[in-house]
Amino acid sequence: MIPLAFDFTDESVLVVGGGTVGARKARRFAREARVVVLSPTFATADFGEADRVRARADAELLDAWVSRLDPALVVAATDDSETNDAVVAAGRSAGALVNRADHAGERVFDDVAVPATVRDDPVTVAVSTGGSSPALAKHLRERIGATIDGAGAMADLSAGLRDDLREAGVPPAQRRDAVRAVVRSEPVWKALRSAATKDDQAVDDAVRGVVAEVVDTEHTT
Ligand SMILES: C[C@@]1(CC(=O)O)c2cc3[nH]c(cc4nc(cc5[nH]c(cc(n2)[C@H]1CCC(=O)O)[C@@](C)(CC(=O)O)[C@@H]5CCC(=O)O)C(CC(=O)O)=C4CCC(=O)O)c(CCC(=O)O)c3CC(=O)O
Ligand SMILES: NC(=O)C1=CN([C@@H]2O[C@H](COP(=O)(O)OP(=O)(O)OC[C@H]3O[C@@H](n4cnc5c(N)ncnc54)[C@H](O)[C@@H]3O)[C@@H](O)[C@H]2O)C=CC1
Repeated sequence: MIPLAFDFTDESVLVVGGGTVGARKARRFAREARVVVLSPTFATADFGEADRVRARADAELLDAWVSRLDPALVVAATDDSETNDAVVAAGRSAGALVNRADHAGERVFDDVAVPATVRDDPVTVAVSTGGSSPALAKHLRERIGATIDGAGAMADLSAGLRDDLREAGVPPAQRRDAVRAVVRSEPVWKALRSAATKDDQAVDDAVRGVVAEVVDTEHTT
């Protein structure tokens, strides 16, 4: 398995099965995509912004929804293996990615597995066990979540720094060294974690200190 980051903006996702697993997948993808969940019953669970359509899926209904939505991804999350087979077939024939919730191992979850994900926007960390132990993926996600505090702010800060150094005419090798030094700097992480606002002076000072050690003074004055 090789993880990729997929931008679901302006895409749609069809989830079939409205149990707790269908709800979890729907919630996940509805952060970005238009999501439709097809199911005769729905669990008392959070489906995010997904649209729920009360219907029992069969091959004909699946083809109709797949051609209506043109989904980037189809998720088979019912408790009925034959229905999940039909969902996979409908997704495949439309050229969509397919995720199957009731199989794992030996690559039988079909095209994609959904990893456990922790976010501090714009940073996301995803954990997959190649389908072998979803419970472990979840546990590692919880452990990692506690350690990435400040990563989103660090991503924004280093993106801004990269632009500033480029504008100041700093040569590429020095830019790279400076950005690498900043993301590794404990004083910068510490300042970011205790910063009250985005433009915190202590963060700025810590960054300047690190950059000054790497970049020629002609560019930093
Ligand atoms: C292959 C995959 C396909 C897919 O769904 O994409 C898949 C398949 C299966 N999951 C099963 C069980 C459980 N799944 C979870 C939880 C999660 N499962 C997720 C992903 C995946 N699950 C994909 C592989 C990811 C990887 O590579 O590691 C997570 C990470 C992401 C998400 O779903 O959002 C989410 C954690 C979210 C979080 O971070 O909280 C728990 C834990 C719990 O409930 O507490 C259990 C019970 C414990 C256990 O069994 O491990 C079963 C057996 C069903 C049965 O026995 O009936 C199958 C089918 C099989 O194994 O055959
Ligand atoms: N991938 C994962 O993370 C996990 C996967 N599973 C697997 O996923 C399956 C679903 O799990 P749960 O949501 O807990 O089950 P569940 O039994 O709570 O929900 C199944 C849903 O599928 C719907 N359904 C049944 N036939 C349908 C049809 N023809 N068309 C549309 N919807 C239909 C039901 O109405 C129900 O809403 C389980 O069978 C299990 O094998 C279970 C736990 C975690």
